[in-house]
Amino acid sequence: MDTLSEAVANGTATAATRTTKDIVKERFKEDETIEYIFEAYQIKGPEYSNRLLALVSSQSGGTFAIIAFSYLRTPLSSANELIINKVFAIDHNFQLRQDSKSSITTQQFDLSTAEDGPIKYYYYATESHHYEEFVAKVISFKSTMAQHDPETVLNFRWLNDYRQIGEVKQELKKRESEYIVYKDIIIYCATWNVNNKTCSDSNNPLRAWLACSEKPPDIYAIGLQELDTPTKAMLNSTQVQAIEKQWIDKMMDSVHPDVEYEILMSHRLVATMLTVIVRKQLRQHIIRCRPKSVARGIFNTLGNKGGVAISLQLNEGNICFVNSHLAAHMGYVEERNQDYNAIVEGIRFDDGRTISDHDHIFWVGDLNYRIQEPPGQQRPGPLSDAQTYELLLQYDQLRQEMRRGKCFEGYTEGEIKFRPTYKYDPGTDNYDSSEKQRAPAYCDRVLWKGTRIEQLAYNSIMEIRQSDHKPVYAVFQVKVKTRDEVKYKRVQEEVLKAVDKRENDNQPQINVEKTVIDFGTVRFNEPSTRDFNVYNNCPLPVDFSFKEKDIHAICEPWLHVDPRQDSLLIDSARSIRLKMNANVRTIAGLLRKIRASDNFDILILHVENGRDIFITVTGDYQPSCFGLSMETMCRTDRPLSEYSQDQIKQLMNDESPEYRVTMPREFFLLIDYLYRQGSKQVGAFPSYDSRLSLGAQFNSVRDWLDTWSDDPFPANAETAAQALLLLLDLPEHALLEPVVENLLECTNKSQAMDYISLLSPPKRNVFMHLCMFLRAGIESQFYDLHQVASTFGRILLRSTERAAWMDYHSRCIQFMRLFIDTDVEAMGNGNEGAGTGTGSGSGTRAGLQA
Ligand SMILES: O=P(O)(O)O[C@@H]1[C@H](O)[C@H](O)[C@@H](OP(=O)(O)O)[C@H](OP(=O)(O)O)[C@H]1O
Repeated sequence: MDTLSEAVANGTATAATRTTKDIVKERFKEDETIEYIFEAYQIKGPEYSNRLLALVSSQSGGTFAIIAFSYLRTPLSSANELIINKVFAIDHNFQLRQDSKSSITTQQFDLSTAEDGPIKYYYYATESHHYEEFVAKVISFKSTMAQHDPETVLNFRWLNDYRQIGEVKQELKKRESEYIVYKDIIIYCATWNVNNKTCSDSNNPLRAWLACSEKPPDIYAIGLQELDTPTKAMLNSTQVQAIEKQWIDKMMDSVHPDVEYEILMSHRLVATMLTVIVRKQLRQHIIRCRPKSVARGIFNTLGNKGGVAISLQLNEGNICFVNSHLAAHMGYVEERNQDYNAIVEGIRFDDGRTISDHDHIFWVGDLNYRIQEPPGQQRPGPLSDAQTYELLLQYDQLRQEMRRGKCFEGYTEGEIKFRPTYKYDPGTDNYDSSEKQRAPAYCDRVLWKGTRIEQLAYNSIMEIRQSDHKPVYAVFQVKVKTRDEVKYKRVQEEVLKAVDKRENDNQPQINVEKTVIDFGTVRFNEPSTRDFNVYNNCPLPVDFSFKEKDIHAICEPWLHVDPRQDSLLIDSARSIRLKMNANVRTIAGLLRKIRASDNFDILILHVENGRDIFITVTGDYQPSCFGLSMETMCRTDRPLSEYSQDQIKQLMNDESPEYRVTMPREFFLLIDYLYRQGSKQVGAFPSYDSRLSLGAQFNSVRDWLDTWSDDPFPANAETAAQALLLLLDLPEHALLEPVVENLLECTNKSQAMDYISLLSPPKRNVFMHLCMFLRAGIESQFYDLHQVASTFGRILLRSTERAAWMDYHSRCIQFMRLFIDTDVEAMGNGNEGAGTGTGSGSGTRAGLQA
């Protein structure tokens, strides 16, 4: 993975110091469909963290979640630093979306090859308007994560709040006038009762109907009625589907030839169909599209009559099209009104919208209202066409009912300047000559309701003759609400800032003087402290506490934090004291930590009801021989004081079997010094527990050893003995690891030697050399055999399993006696060429070369 600076350079990250929320907002602000953002982050040990962001968004026709993954493998060196390097979207079936929006999809992400191994637990989605349900899913997701990886510290927080989203939306709505512009589009509405006739006529007579406008329409809404007889349509769905397809294909062949179109949606109720066709270029601006129908007719349920509607959102405008076929026959005015009202009441789209919840509504259909002239009416003649239409329309039931407020309230219809479209002898322009003798009527109509609609044309097509109805069309110019993106972004930014500010003002937060606490040079057995301040500049009192990472531990054992928790009044500050102590109890852990990382710790400062702040604790550990393994020390070629933390880290991680010396010089120097003290050593090893209480002279011994000083030994035999015990005791693993368990079982020396021979050469040599030294001391009666066997046995055979041995201590003593008791048979030659030091008395460094 990129380092942060590389990531910034490569564009895979935005910045280092902003908060997660800032970065998410920055990256995603263009996608205003994002509804919720939450973040789950893990800290596996404090070295690195996996963060997982979920940006949950809703889109037309369903919902989906966008997941952004961020792997922070580098130390969390500054609070809330985040690299968003993997972003993709999943749909509500938890499938990766191939069509993830390019603006937010930076990279395809292969789950099976995630750097941290397969990650199995972040699939969820939600209906954005079901907030409660979503929260429940998130909570169960959190517990799944916790079960999956219980040792992980899991933090979980909302980066934004659904209430905030609501607030943002509301504010944006209030300021609509600042960014809304109106764009003209041409909508072509058409209706035709096709009288169960097929569309397989020669040439293309539908062109005369659908391609007659001068300008190519942007949207077509075409309503057909009587695609098939009601019985066939209800009983033979395969046949009616085939008919439906033929008509749609025919429509697509017949739309304006100057522009490319595509079908947006077609919806059918029995034999009544509504098809919406849009310009291809316009498709991307249609945000949602939903159908609905209401069945009327026989028993008011069978659907031989009724209405079909399609709702869509184009840019910021909501448009609804309705095609209806209402009750037939002269006397059924009331039934038609009832059908109309049933459709208005019955249409409720999936998002809860009704027909009237749209900015622009277009209603087409065979409304079946008739012309009901008073009986015995005498027509004045001769009349022009226009005068005839005007006269007829005086008796038009639809207009009468609209005036009476019985139907189509608020709707407008353009002037009718065409002949009644019903009822013709099919194939002719002659009115019904059958025995039914239906009176001509304007059954086929187009009405509209809403703002910024201008009708450009309204007509019928006489030359299309296959049905007993003539097709009708109306062309509209509609000004559709559209966002000026530049202005919108500006307003949105202002709104986000304002809402954010309000939110931050209301959210407890504290400022931390620094998020990296550097201890500088840290030395073994030299505690140091660092203080830093936290301030409360927010208008609320704030409680803070350091979060427990392990059971009851807020920090690593070499650190101490005071206070662990406190309250801060408004405008107050508190000093926090960190103590660092690399001592006999903590050094092994600290060295293990250094081996794996560059930081001493990462503290999580938790603000009650606010967000967590990470505090990195660092420093330069000055290597010392105490705590290092015999192997690591045998790899050094100069005094430890000349090594840096980084260099010693490398040596600790070196696993090659190559060593520069047979045993550590520091060990050799101590033994050599003690040996030369002769009888002054008496009482130098008082007890096992005495090894831990370090005297004032100890640090001079530490420096003497770590610098390979040529000065005389700076302390007495007792301090040297204590240093020797610690040299053996402080490394992470006991000197006789990994054969401790076997050695505790041994009853004779040759058996024990077999196991000793399995140790690494540095450990083996140290052991053998030590035994010779102790044996000599015992022989000279400087040491008490039992005392020394007990102390060294427990150090060399240190075991976490020791509770398993009832007689652990006596086994330790028994083992040591095999090697240091003069009464036990003389020791075999197990030392591999190391000078004993006891014999030469020289302590020469050259004598140690491997
Ligand atoms: O399609 P549906 O639901 O069966 O309804 C028929 C449809 O409205 C026809 O247009 C109508 O013929 P007219 O146009 O000739 O009135 C017929 O009347 P009819 O039964 O009197 O033939 C109705 O039954």
